[in-house]
Amino acid sequence: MTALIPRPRSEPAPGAVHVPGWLDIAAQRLLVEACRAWARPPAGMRHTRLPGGGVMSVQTVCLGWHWEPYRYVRHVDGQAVKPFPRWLADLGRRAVADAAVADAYGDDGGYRPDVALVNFYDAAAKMGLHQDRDERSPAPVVSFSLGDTGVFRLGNTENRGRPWTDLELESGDLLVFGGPSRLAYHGVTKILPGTGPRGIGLDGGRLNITLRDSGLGDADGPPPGKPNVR
Ligand SMILES: O=C(O)CCC(=O)C(=O)O
Ligand SMILES: [Fe+2]
Repeated sequence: MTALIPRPRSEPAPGAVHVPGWLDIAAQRLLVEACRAWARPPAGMRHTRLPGGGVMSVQTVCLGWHWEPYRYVRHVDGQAVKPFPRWLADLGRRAVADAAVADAYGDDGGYRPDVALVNFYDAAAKMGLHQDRDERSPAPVVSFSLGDTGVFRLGNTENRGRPWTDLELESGDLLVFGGPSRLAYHGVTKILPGTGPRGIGLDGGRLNITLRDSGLGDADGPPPGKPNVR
């Protein structure tokens, strides 16, 4: 929704920067269109099955590397993962530069994301608190939100308990978490249905795109990581 009162940029924790409305409506529309194409089979959008038997309520499609809990692999259901486009890496680099988290973690100009997780949340979907820790690089995670507002819980790096900060991530918002917040627990506690803007091509629900640097280079895939329950 268009804010009557502009929401200020904030740093909810050291190394975590929230820039409201970073993507304009035209950029949001292009991203929604791209997500729609990525969602199609083969290697399209699906509910991720967890090793414990659970199924995530969000639906996910990955680019570059497929996140198969809890490791990155090149194939999903026997199909090659869709490529991670160069323009998305460029957008990620601009995001990191604009968020100016550079001082918190190092050299922003060198941000080279090679993985994206694209999540779709319907009105009932959530994501439990977890760390993004299957990457081998300490580079920041860049997150773009589209459609309905999601309540994003940014916790601490120690455990799933307090302290945490709840942020409303609206359509077009950028969140970068790097440096001391790179391994912060985080999740999405609820979606606020009907809050997304018109004109971006998404009738309901929320899309979130996170960019990461796997740190894997051209490797074929690492051994399974330690379970990290979502
Ligand atoms: O939807 C979000 O804002 C967060 C997504 C997330 O944490 C993830 O994909 O690991
Ligand atoms: Fe995450």
